[in-house]
Amino acid sequence: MFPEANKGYSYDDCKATADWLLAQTDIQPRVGIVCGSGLGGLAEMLKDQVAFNYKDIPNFPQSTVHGHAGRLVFGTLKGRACVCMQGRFHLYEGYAVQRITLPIRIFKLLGVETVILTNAAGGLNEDFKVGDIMVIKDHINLPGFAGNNPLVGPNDERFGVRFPCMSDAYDRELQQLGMDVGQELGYGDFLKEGVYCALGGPSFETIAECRMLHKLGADAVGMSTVHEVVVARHCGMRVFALSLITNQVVMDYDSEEKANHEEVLQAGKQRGLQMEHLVSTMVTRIEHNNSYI
Ligand SMILES: O=P(O)(O)O[C@@H]1C[C@H](O)[C@@H](CO)O1
Ligand code: HPA
Repeated sequence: MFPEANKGYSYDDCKATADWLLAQTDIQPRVGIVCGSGLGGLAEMLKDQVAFNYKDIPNFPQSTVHGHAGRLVFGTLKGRACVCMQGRFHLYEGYAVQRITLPIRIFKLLGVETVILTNAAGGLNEDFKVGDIMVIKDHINLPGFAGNNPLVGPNDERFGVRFPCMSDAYDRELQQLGMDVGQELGYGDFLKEGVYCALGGPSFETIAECRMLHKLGADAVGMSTVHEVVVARHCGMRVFALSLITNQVVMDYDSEEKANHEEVLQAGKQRGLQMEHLVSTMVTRIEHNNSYI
């Protein structure tokens, strides 16, 4: 009935990978981090690192995009046990959506309770500038509208229910914590909140598409994150996510601007340290048992 869905990514496959990883490290992560394009520097902040190249991990896909190193790094961030994906997978790399999100289920089986995701995104909100950091409060899953949802296929109740709720996808307390920490760090001038819309990519959006997404209520557009969030919420992990606004999308036919991946990576270099500082400070404030300090 669902010929491809879940093929090779069953509960037992995920468990085998998680057990393989746990057998090689003493670190039992409670926080899992996924780094967006050009934002993988965060993984370098981890102390007592045990790192695996994706090519060496059973069942793992390979990173194919510049700016995604392709390493899974275990370590501690200011004393807190974490696991960090230095590079994620995208639909446009040709992977099935279930495969893109496999690491999120592995996070769950490693014992992760909170997932923090970052991404690079184009700004649709006219009040946003390049270099703004947006705390994601909600998303629009456009590939999901067309049936490309990672939960398509047989549902394994060991992960979660058949019809998970998504109206609370982004943990409200973590959003508030993110805004508070950002203010404390002096980021108030470039800290925003908003709705992220994911498309399949890899082509950047046309002017008409950007205008449409803006009218639909999206503040930023990208090519990732929402699939990971759906899977993380399905299996009961809390989610916090940040977009770095790396470019302002083109909404005007007179504009000479052209979106490109180099400017995305360049913006990551310019704001990367502050993103890392925000995430690492958040990690120190998140307690293990679904509470905060
Ligand atoms: O992994 P993220 O969502 O940060 O990557 C964004 C979207 C595309 O992969 C790429 C476009 O420059 O950056
Ligand atoms: O403008 C964009 N569109 C889609 N994805 C992106 N990732 C960075 N910038 C963009």
